[in-house]
Amino acid sequence: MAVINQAAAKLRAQLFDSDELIVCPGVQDGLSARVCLQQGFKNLYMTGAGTAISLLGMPDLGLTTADDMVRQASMLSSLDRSVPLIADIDTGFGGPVMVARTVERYILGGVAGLHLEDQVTTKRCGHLGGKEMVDVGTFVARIRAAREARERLQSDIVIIARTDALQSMGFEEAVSRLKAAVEAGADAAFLEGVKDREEMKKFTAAMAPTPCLVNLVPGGLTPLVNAKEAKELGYRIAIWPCFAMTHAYVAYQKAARELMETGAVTAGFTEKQKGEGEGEKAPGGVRELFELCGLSECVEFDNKMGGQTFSKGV
Ligand SMILES: C[C@](O)(C(=O)O)[C@H](CC(=O)O)C(=O)O
Repeated sequence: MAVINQAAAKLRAQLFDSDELIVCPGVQDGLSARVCLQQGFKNLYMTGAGTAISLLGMPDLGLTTADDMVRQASMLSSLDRSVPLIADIDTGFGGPVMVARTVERYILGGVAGLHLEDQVTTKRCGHLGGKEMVDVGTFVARIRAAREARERLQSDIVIIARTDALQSMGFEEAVSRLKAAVEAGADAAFLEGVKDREEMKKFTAAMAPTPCLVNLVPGGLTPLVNAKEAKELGYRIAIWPCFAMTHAYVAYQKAARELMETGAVTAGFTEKQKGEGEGEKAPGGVRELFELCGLSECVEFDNKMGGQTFSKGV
């Protein structure tokens, strides 16, 4: 089996040959992914919202292009090919031809799973107001195009259908859209913006036996249940988009404010080994970040290949 397909097969097996909850921390760039891999997560989730923020410095308003998303998803998939990545593919970026093309590019980039939604292409974060939907036929055509791309490349990529219809069209219509998507080839279902535990339970029961995904957005519409509770509510996949990015934002602010106000950066680095608070690790210097990102492995690889790049040390 081609290496790019292994992660997809692994994700598919987790989904259909076990009943474990697939826990996916949201990552949006190399650093966030490296940290989650370091912590031992077995799966990752590429957040489109986080990608818009970190790559473009823009809100989640459908501004990332297919190229932006393909590049980021492929990079994230490449960091550890044994760890499946589920990636946001938004609306698929156009009609069926474009959706199929983008899905193929995700597959070739090594992405293991994706979620494809029914918002209009000028979409927005599912937890914002005023969302507009395409009609169900257009949504089903998107899913069918994704399935066709999967078949063309004989891939195991997991297709997760997402509907944003709950807020404007109600529960029944949202579930019926997801059922139509499953009929058209989706493997799993994602009801965006579900608002309480009762609705969560009702949703997973209504979709059974199709596996369901829950989206746990900080400050969003959905209660932030923990992994154990998500499983008890009947979910099989849980994603936490932007979960650490909100903390990173505060940390950036703090350091930037210090530099702005004092003209210096004093927050403990490793040479000082001073934590910021109880049980908190002092931030390491840039070398620690390079190590996180594979500095030693790069040096070792160069040596092993007979390269001279690091013969004077690094
Ligand atoms: C899941 C989502 O599509 C994402 O991009 O991560 C977003 C999350 C967010 O905006 O924080 C969404 O729910 O629309």
